[in-house]
Parts: sequence; structure tokens; C-alpha cells
Amino acid sequence: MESSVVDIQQLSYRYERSLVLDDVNLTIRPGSFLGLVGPNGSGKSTLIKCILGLLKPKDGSVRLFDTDVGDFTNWEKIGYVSQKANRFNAGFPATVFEVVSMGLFGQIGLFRFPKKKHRTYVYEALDIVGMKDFARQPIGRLSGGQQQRIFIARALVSQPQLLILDEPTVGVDANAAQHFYDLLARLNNEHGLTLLLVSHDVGTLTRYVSDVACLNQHLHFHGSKEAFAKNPDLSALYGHDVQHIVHEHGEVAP
Ligand SMILES: Nc1ncnc2c1ncn2[C@@H]1O[C@H](COP(=O)(O)OP(=O)(O)OP(=O)(O)O)[C@@H](O)[C@H]1O
Repeated sequence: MESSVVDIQQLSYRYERSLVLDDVNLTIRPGSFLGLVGPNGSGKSTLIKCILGLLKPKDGSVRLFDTDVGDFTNWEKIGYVSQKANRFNAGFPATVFEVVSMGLFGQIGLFRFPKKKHRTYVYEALDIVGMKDFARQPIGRLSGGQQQRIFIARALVSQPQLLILDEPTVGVDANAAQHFYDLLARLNNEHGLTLLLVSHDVGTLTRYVSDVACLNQHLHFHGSKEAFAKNPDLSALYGHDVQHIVHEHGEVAP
């Protein structure tokens, strides 16, 4: 097994003249659930884009599964659900099955029909997110929370080892968000999926993650959620209810 899923060393990134990431070092262990938090404009999405190879930093290195991101080709190992995973409107002409199949285009090829094994993958992914019975439904008729599960299924269908989610609960009600976090915890605990979750919702996030990284141009903190909750400065900066919630769940010694 790889020593790390993502290994970032001394990464700096600037858009024209503004430095957005400054000397960031971050390692994601296999099987961990990392919550990435930080204020608006702190560079979280930029960091994700560097991990996904969409931005090419001049300084520092990004390694994925022990391979430099510039040489990395096994992109099916990484699933990504973006903040802007737009909801489909009611008339969108595709079924849930078809939307999830899109996650297999790398294997099937565009405009080719899925084979039996691909159909099995799609149903397995839908089963994991609890949406198997919706396969033949038009995607646009599903609620926001249900559609969000379908985006997860689409990311899972190529059987990735790392799932990256950028603010996935934006626009989803509190109850659906709760179910969504429960699903992520299950994917991490039962399926051994490594997760990187970007969220503003620090209180909820720290209930589920194993590790926390706090970004604001620099990486201000990177460690276990217990260590995060014990750090009063960071708790105040990133969410006053963090300590309360972590204590409430009995995960930190008093
Ligand atoms: N393409 C771009 N060109 C120039 N500046 C950019 C570009 N994309 C982002 N920025 C700037 O870089 C900074 C970091 O943006 P980024 O989107 O990474 O932050 P973020 O932490 O994800 O923010 P949010 O929580 O609001 O989504 C911001 O000041 C933003 O305005």
C-alpha cells in the first residue's frame, strides 16, 4: 500500500501577483478522513485544483499515490464532487442511471453503450448511497439532497480510493446534510475510502473527520481533530462550537 494518498511539500501558488498558497505541506494518509477548513478566499479550492492537476504550481510538489501529479495517469483512483455540482432542473432529459454512468466514460468511451459489468458498477454505486430504487427516475425530479447522493454515486462508480468533496452540502437542508455526512462516515469506515472534505461547517465536520487541516494562505494547523479541539486559538478562528461538539461526543478526554 502507498505510504500516502496525497503528499504536498512546500507548495506555493499565485494568481498573477497575489500569493494564495504559501509553503503548504500536507499529507493525507490512506484510510483517513480529512476535513479542510478555512475562511472565504483562503485558498481551499485552489489547493484542491493543485491536487487534481488542474493548476500547475511553480513552487513545491504534489504527489498522488507516490507519483508526481505531472506523471499521474490513474485518475480513476480519485473521485471528485465539486461545489458547483449543479442541480439538474425538473426537465433534464437523463435518468439517474445515465447520470451515474457518466462516471464511467473513461472506461466505456463516449457514445458507447455500457456493458453488463458497467451496469453492475452503476447499481453497486447506487446501492452504496441508498438510491438503487431510483435508477430509472429522471434526475431532475429528485430533491437536492437526493441529487447530491447521485453525484457521490457518479464519483464512486469508477471505484476510486480517494474521494474529494468541495462544499458538498451547500444548498442542502440540515436533515439531508446530516444523512450525507453519515454516508461519508460509512464510506470511510466500512469501505476504507480515503476522504478529503472541504467545508465551512466546522462544527458538523469535526464530528465525522479523523483529521483537520486549517488553511488561510498558510496551513495553520494539520493534525487530529482532538488536537484541533484542544487548540483554543484555532477553535475560535474556525468555529466556536468545535470544542463543545467534540466533547459532547466523548471523543476527547476532559
Ligand atoms: N482564477 C483566478 N484568478 C485570480 N484570482 C483567483 C482565481 N481563483 C481564485 N482567485 C483568488 O484566490 C483566492 C483564493 O480563492 P479560492 O477559491 O481558492 O478560496 P476558497 O478558500 O476556496 O474560497 P471559498 O471558501 O470562498 O470558496 C481568492 O482571493 C480568490 O479571489
